[in-house]
Amino acid sequence: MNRDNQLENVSIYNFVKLASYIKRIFTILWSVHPLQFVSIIVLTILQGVAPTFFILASQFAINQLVSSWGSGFHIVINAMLVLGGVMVFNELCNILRVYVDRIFEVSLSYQVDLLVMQKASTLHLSDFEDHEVQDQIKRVQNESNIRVYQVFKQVMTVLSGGVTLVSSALVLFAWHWWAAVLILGVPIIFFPLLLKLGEKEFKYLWKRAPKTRELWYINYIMTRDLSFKEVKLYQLGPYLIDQYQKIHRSFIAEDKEIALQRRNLSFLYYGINYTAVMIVIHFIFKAAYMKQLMIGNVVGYLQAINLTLSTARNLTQEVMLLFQNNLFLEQLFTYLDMKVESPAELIEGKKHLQSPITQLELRNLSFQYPNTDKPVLKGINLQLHAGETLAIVGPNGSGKSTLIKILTQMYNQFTGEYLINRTSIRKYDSDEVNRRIGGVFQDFVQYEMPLRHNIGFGDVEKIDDDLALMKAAEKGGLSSLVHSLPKKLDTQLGKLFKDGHQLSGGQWQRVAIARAYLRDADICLFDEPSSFLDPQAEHEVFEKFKDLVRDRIGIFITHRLSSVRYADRIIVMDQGQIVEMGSHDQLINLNGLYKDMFTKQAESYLDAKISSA
Ligand SMILES: Nc1ncnc2c1ncn2[C@@H]1O[C@H](COP(=O)(O)OP(=O)(O)OP(=O)(O)O)[C@@H](O)[C@H]1O
Repeated sequence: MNRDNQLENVSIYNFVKLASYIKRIFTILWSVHPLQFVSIIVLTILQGVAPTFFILASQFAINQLVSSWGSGFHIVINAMLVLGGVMVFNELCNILRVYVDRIFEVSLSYQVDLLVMQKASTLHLSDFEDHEVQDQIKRVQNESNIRVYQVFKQVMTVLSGGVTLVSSALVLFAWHWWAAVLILGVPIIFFPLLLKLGEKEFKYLWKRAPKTRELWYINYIMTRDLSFKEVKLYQLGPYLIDQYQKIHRSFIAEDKEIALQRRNLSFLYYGINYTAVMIVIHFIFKAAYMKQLMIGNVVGYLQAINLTLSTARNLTQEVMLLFQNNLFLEQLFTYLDMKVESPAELIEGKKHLQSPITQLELRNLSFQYPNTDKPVLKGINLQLHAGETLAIVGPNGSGKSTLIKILTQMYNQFTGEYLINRTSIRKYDSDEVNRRIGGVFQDFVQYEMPLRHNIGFGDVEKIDDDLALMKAAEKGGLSSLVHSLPKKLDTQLGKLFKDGHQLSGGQWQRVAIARAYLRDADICLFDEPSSFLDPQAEHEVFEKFKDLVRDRIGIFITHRLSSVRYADRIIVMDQGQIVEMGSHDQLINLNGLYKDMFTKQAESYLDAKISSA
């Protein structure tokens, strides 16, 4: 559903949904801290009733004080004790509540983050590449821990406010029922109107979200080191700031409209409310004047009126915010409940991969990305055996990386067959197969973590095995770099964290290659492993690659046709198909696409050499 349709259907005041979400939050808390959970509910109720206790205690104390005139001061002592007791009780509740609150804030944020990450780990690449899922993940990620805790706090505030409101109204009710009705009636009547205005405000904010994201993005590119160089070089600063201001200005009219409506509604609400209050106060004073009310009761009723008014005002605000958060909770729980198409649904049975992968075959394999209308791979047939190295070449967009994604099971909605050791891959446990595959993706990750982790993620079981890590580093051509680093394997890489050591693009790529080498994989897949490397480093990497895959299956994609000499076989892809296959010499003799590409690269290289001579 797109955002605008969603907006049409958004009613932030959906009680049933809100109740079910609150129940889920409570269930999370109950499962983690049952004792604290019960105590926070009890403390919240006590806190709610405490202000009314205080009113009753001060009413009692003042009346005792008045009666003590002429009867002795000892009468007042009792009253003071009661008043002091209530104050201490109130403070105790406060201190305990803050303590339990803190525990909940930390543990609720942690639990929600955990759920979001656990869910993310079950998603497929196709989910991640779906922009709606991406949007959803981003929104949930940005706010999950804050909002869920906010909701919890709001529920508690509403609970304690509700108790305060009822108990303070009861004080008035005990005097005259109509006084309580008058004082409570106005907020109750205005409540839906205030909520309606809140909904309007919220819908403006919701509609604004894409523009707000643009604002964020402009801010982001102007303040990030990665984009800073271009912003400076092309002098984009003034233009981007102007765009930022334009977007901001468009919000002002809406903000003014809401502010005006809020002002008018407030005039009406407080006008009627204070008229009702003055009527009640008039009757209180009149009763006191006629000596029908003790002075303590007068003070008590005035306090009760004040408490009722302020609590009603706060409650309206809190309930509004609570309902606004409803939509966020909907996003969070929709994300957590999102049905992930499990590979298990495509798996015909779980077979254990007993022996190493020695044979890989694709039979008439075709594939189309979800939500697209054209196949990207068409009728791919390929057979590879251990000890063989394959190079995949072809123009941009011909499907090379997609083929790697299929081989690594990032997508499994293909037609045709993908066989491992002559058995359909769908018959195996996909994790078991992936454990036997290692590789470097085109967009490999630069983990802002120590070098140990950057290499160790190739096989986390070896993360503390310095010998294995150093061996992988050596194969990736990193030995001298590791020795030059201040803390060797434990040197922090990147620049996000303290003492981070930034590497060059080529060095990062070697780290990714070392990571792949750490895994004792049967299939080694490299998607453009040399894009950042200088010619000497490229030569070293390929020599080592050749050595590594001597008795395994090695596949690499390359645009530098000079590197295909490291492969036993080359496939040429064009528009999702294998259009040529063979050795370098065979392909040159074919006089087709490969020869064309090779000649162009060789010519441009020669041209460059001649012109520099
Ligand atoms: N996630 C995706 N969703 C939809 N289409 C995609 C996706 N990824 C790639 N494509 C499309 O699939 C086609 C093949 O892309 P692929 O990345 O496999 O090409 P490639 O041969 O690796 O290109 P390059 O040499 O530029 O890396 C392209 O037309 C591309 O637009």
